[in-house]
Amino acid sequence: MLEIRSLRKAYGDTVALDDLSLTVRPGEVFGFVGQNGAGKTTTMRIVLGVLAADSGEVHWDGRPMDAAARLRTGYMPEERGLYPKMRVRDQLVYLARLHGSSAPDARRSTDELLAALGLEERADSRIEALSLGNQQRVQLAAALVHDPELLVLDEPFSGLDPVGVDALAATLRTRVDRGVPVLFSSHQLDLVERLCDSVGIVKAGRVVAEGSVGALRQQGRARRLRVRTPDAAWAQGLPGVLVLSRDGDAQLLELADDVDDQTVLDAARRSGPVHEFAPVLPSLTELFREVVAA
Ligand SMILES: Nc1ncnc2c1ncn2[C@@H]1O[C@H](COP(=O)(O)OP(=O)(O)OP(=O)(O)O)[C@@H](O)[C@H]1O
Repeated sequence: MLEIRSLRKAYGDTVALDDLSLTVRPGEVFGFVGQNGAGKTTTMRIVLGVLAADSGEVHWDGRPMDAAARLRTGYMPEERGLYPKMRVRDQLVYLARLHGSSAPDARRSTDELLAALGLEERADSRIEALSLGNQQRVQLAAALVHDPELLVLDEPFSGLDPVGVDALAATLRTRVDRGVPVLFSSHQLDLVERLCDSVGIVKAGRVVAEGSVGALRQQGRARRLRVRTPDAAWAQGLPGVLVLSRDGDAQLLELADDVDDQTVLDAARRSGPVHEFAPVLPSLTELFREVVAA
């Protein structure tokens, strides 16, 4: 289990982290989201010891994270870091060895990852000759090649096409199923919603919302209703009710804060039969906007 407790970090007058805490459990994929400059990269760098916190602690398996634990962590840094002139397979074997893998393990793991990430044909290419998306795949392979116990990935999906996203997600899933916790940052909230067990929304260096995507959506303001009635005219001009869209006999309505949904139901029923009347939970993107704007 990765526990990040009360991290604080300032760069001169800029407070990057302001009492940031979060926990990633075994076999959990934790999506770390927040606006540009919210503090995600700073947190990850502190976890990996690239940067020192002003105060606070990072614990792995109940003990302060040390150099040995960091060697068993897979890290994909924001600034990426491959040797452009080196060939893909040589690079991965080298990095695995650097993290303590035996030569046979390094070669086996490299070949497995090249196959899983669709890179077999590029195994003997120099990194600099690869497309950005393929460099990104190699970067992920580099984070995984020493069979780490923990994964910390800074925007691993940026720049990947949908096939690349699926390959990466499936490869991560094999590690998660073995109990590896994954902390990753992303601005692609649809992906975060699809892939993560838990999400932490960070704002100005603090986690302001945390939980499973389902639980967070339940907590959000469900002020939208999907209503199906044969006659749609009843919703027009209803005080505090905005018709967002209409599709056949279905309407998507948004209610002002002070409008009781039962009043809306009464109005719908007065128009005739009501075939559907359901709250629509906010998406993670809507929730993000709500939380970040608050
Ligand atoms: N080396 C640095 N020197 C000065 N300020 C920095 C430095 N690195 C980060 N900051 C500041 O710290 C804050 C947090 O930055 P950080 O890179 O952690 O955010 P982020 O959430 O990863 O953003 P993004 O989504 O844009 O990658 C920002 O205000 C940023 O400008």
